[in-house]
Amino acid sequence: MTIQWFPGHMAKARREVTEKLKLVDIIFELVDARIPYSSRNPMIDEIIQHKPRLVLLNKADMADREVTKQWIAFFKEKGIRALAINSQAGEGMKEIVQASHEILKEKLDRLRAKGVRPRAIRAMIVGIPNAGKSTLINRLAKKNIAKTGNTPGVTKAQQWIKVGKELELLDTPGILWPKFEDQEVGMKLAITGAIKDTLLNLQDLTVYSLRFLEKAYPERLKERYQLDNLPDDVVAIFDHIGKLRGCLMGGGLIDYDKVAELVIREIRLEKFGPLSFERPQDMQIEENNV
Ligand SMILES: Nc1nc2c(ncn2[C@@H]2O[C@H](COP(=O)(O)OP(=O)(O)OP(=O)(O)O)[C@@H](O)[C@H]2O)c(=O)[nH]1
Repeated sequence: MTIQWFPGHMAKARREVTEKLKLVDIIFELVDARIPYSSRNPMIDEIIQHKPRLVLLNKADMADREVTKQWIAFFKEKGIRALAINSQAGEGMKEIVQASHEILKEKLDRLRAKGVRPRAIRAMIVGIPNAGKSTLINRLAKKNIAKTGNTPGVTKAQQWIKVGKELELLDTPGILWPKFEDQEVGMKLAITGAIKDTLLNLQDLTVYSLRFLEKAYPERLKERYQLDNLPDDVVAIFDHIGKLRGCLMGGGLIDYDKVAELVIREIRLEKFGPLSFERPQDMQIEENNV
């Protein structure tokens, strides 16, 4: 889905999430495990206020396992529970239900102490486009989509998906915008497919990606393109890949657009293995935005 994020559109998205907040006990904040900082909405704390939340690091199968562990520890330090999941394969689904109960334990215990038999926990998913919201909903839903009538306070009828006996999930996720003002964040969103790369210059994206691989995964880069060492000049890497893979124009000149397409395609096809494009220690994360 391509969304043009105009100010009016952002305000509408925010309003929709705020309205639905009243209906749920917990928010599942879905982010891309490869870019847990860049794939968060910049105003998420302000929007969801003090509503309990579970951060879901989705697409964990495509991310560096060790780095994902560091992110989970990072969130834990901030008092936020985070889980690594793979919605496509359905990994981590039971853990979501379990963690939700643990996060809401005090509230549920209080209700029990008052003699109220707790109902199923109600949750909604929020995340930026392409985070995997529909995939996760379908995974959790199996065939358990339950229609409930009009819910007071909201104009549209909400449908709840039953996930086992103890969790109900709102069938429509909250779609929020990413932090796209920042150039580097934009690069990471493009390389992971969260925004269309037609919005960026493909050669710039490739320069960014090669520099990133050089720094974070030099051995994988050398191995993939048979490089004995990594030249300082990124153009020399383009030239080398162009010659190696036959990305040439007439007269034997390197076709840089073809090299760019090839590198980006190979990153997306996981030819370099699972990659994490950001680590918690590299991020300058404002305290109040986590
Ligand atoms: N490898 C992998 N791919 C995933 C995972 N979850 C989702 N995807 C893929 O990511 C892409 C986006 O998933 P969607 O479920 O459409 O994302 P969405 O957040 O609903 O997207 P919008 O409708 O744009 O808001 C699809 O190609 C999914 O197959 C995952 O855990 N692992």
